[in-house]
Amino acid sequence: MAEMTTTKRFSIGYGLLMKKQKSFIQDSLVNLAKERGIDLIKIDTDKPLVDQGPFDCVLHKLYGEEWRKQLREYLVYNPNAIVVDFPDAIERLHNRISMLDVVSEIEEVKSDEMASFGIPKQIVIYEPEKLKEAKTWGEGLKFPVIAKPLVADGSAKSHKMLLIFSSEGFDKLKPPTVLQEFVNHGGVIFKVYVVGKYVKCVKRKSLPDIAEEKLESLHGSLSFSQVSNLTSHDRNDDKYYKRMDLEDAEMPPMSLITNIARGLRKAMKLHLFNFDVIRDTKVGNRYLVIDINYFPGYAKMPGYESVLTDFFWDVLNKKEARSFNSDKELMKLVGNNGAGSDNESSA
Ligand SMILES: Nc1ncnc2c1ncn2[C@@H]1O[C@H](COP(=O)(O)OP(=O)(O)OP(=O)(O)O)[C@@H](O)[C@H]1O
Ligand SMILES: O=P(O)(O)O[C@H]1[C@H](OP(=O)(O)O)[C@@H](OP(=O)(O)O)[C@@H](O)[C@@H](O)[C@@H]1OP(=O)(O)O
Ligand SMILES: [Mg+2]
Ligand SMILES: [Mg+2]
Repeated sequence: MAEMTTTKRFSIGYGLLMKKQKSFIQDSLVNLAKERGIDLIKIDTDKPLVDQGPFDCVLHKLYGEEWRKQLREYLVYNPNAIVVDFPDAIERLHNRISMLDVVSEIEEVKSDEMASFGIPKQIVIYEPEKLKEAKTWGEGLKFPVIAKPLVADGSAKSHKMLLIFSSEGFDKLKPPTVLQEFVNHGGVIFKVYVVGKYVKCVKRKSLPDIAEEKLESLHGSLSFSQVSNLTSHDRNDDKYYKRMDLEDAEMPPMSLITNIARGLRKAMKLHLFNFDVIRDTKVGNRYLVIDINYFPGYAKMPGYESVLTDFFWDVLNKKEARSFNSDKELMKLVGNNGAGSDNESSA
């Protein structure tokens, strides 16, 4: 009798908002994954998750207590399923203070590049009225500053920023707000996409530098939103940018970028995120992390299909993140806030 070769197929259930589904779940990704034995299946969020699947892995960018409950229940009945990523771990990115706090937990690895990294000075404001009275505000924070909503939950509101040049600009603040020092960075931002152990750094246009001489004539505030995410059409109207060539901008040292990426991944216990980095023009070799996003727009990454499919394969074959669903992690998801262990193999 001829021997039958049965290769095990895997299934990944995805729970994503419509906008994300449209950009991320492209035929090219679905087909490539299928060829590698992985079926991507949409989760119907109107039905209980436990009644669907079974999935070997649940991939999601959904929030809220109801969804957490669904995941919890799913894991009780499917203890071997893998959740990418745990809601408790993602949560830290929903607050622009806890989001960047993690950067200080990364060990600085000495390299030949002599580059350093950190975050811009920032404070959180709950009562803007007090800012005006205060003789000194923000302990050494200098104008201009960027006001960012404290909450970063993916809503349009959470992306609304205010560039503030003088104290008159405080009138428009909608607390709670983070005031972050604006750092001149040559109008270029580096977006670093992380997919498990994979790291990709790309350049994007950013806000132009503000000359110190010019600052004296600038008052009040200027609002903007998702500058580095604008389409080329939006960019052409030169609302935010000077003419500048992105191609000419020097990339940061890759050793530094991969070190930050690996450090963030371990400290946050997240596998899918990107972070924005700028180079402080004044210092030259100092890099500042200004934003971290969970499950960003990967489809904009060249060859995202194979990068993501490789990642799925590693996760499903337990080559990635052995700590997934360890007892401690499971306890955490179920709501017992014990610290999780990190026994993931090193990259
Ligand atoms: N400290 C800073 N100094 C200079 N420019 C900054 C600073 N912080 C933010 N920017 C500029 O403002 C833009 C938006 O800021 P940020 O990335 O924090 O917002 P976001 O809404 O979370 O963005 P994303 O769409 O990446 O989630 C950045 O891409 C960058 O161009
Ligand atoms: O698709 P989503 O709604 O998740 O939008 C994300 C967007 O991806 P998109 O390109 O698919 O719009 C991301 O763009 P890049 O950093 O990769 O350029 C980034 O702006 C995230 O902050 C957004 O996540 P949010 O913070 O709003 O949840
Ligand atoms: Mg950003
Ligand atoms: Mg962001």
